[in-house]
Amino acid sequence: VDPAAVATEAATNTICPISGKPADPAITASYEGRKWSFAKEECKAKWLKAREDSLYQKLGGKAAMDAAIDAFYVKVLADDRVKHFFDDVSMDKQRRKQKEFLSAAFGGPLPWTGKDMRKAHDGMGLTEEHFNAIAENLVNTLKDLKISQDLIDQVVAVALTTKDDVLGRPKKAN
Ligand code: HEM
Repeated sequence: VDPAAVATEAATNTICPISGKPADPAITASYEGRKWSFAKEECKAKWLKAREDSLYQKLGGKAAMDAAIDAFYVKVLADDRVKHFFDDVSMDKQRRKQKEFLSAAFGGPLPWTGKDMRKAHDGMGLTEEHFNAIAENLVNTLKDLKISQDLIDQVVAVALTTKDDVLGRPKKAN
């Protein structure tokens, strides 16, 4: 993603995130404290529709993601099956990265700019049991937060798309 197509907290984007053309500073939408600019009204409408349809927004957007991932790592760090993986990890950074990754994966407006999931978990010796433990903690977090089973199923479906990469399994041929 071209950084010029991403609104920051300080400034609006100069490239339209829908068309890739120069953004018109008169065609804007505010979303979670950032001002987004678009090339055309129809781009803005498309972008807003994508926000509305996103799992990210259905879960409650940034505030809900922040709360959920904080609660998720409380569970992970209390779980003997997986907590040792985080012994030498800066949890402030990890929480921030996971918020960014999952927000993007659920259709939030900001792109993920960190490592791909294969590289990020390379050499850790992760197994299916570890993956399932992490997924279970995520599901239980969402249950605690009274998220509907329908949305939890959608979250699990997204999490499963990362499984082969996280576990370092051979890439599937297309
Ligand atoms: C749904 C599955 C998972 C997702 C979406 C996920 C996501 C992420 C992300 C976004 C990062 C940061 C990558 C970066 O630095 O750019 C990361 C790192 C990491 N993940 Fe995962 N992860 C998953 C499963 C697991 C599992 C199963 C474990 C272990 C039980 C695990 C342990 C770790 C550790 C230890 C790091 C590295 C922290 C560091 O050294 O900085 N992850 N993960």
